[in-house]
Amino acid sequence: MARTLCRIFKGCQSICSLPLMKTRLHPSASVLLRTVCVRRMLTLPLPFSPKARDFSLPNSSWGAEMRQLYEHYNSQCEEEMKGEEKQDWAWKRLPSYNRSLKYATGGVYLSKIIQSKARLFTRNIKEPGAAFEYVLFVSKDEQKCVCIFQAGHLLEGPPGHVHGGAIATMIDTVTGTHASVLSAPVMTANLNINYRRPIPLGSTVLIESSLNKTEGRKVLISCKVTSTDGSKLHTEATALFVAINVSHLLGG
Ligand SMILES: CCCCC/C=C\C/C=C\C/C=C\C/C=C\CCCC(=O)SCCNC(=O)CCNC(=O)[C@H](O)C(C)(C)COP(=O)(O)OP(=O)(O)OC[C@H]1O[C@@H](n2cnc3c(N)ncnc32)[C@H](O)[C@@H]1OP(=O)(O)O
Repeated sequence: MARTLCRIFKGCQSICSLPLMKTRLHPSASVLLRTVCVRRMLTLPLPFSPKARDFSLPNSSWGAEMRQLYEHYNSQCEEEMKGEEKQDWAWKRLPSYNRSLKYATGGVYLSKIIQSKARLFTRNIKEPGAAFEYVLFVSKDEQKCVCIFQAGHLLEGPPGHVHGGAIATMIDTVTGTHASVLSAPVMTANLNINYRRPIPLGSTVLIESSLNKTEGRKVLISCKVTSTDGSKLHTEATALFVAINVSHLLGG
């Protein structure tokens, strides 16, 4: 089973990479190739809608603090090409979907056959603002990642405050995404958290992730959760991620 899935994954990758091929072909060969590709694609289940919801974009539940910080980082993101020159940028916003696998190369098919009902834990509550509202930005040199996080009322732990597991989830999400950007797909091997001050429900906090070092497949990251002005330290963490390949997830 795992081997078959790996073959399908590679097949999907080859289909997806075809439009990127730089080789020039004779027009008749090109038509033949397209026909073969379309036939191969038609044997696959219908693809998902290309118009996926990007959960990291502002919505009506975002408070003033969340919006202001979003504008602050977003204004430093890559700008449109102006004339021939690309404008300088300091941060890049990372889009966020409720089934990341779908948007990896070849993932549309894989996401149908592997747990098709699965959804990303932090993006599966329909009501905007009820649980995890967040957006991630990664720095130009990728040494840092920052997340603006607004904690909704469904994340209660101690009365009026955010559950420690929800905080751990967000730390894992931010540091894990950061490690993936730096390396390849990764899995969390170790997560070490110190909770210093409780986070009030409904508040907005900053989660900052910094690369400590990489060692072969290992990526070591440190992280802190603070109030938006940086004056209050809520949580500190360190994490170890190990780069994996798809066969690891398929039990190979
Ligand atoms: C592949 C396609 C995926 C496509 C995905 C597409 C897009 C993704 C994009 C965005 C994703 C969106 C959001 C991300 C959000 C959150 C991220 C969440 C991540 C998780 O929520 S993930 C779930 C919890 N996570 C697990 O479920 C892991 C269970 N576990 C394992 O799967 C294995 O355990 C593994 C893989 C960790 C390692 O296994 P392995 O066999 O590959 O490697 P090995 O054991 O040899 O370790 C290699 C070196 O790491 C050292 N090492 C290992 N573990 C250590 C530890 N605990 N402490 C200290 N050192 C450790 C060894 O000592 C050795 O070190 P050395 O090389 O120096 O000897």
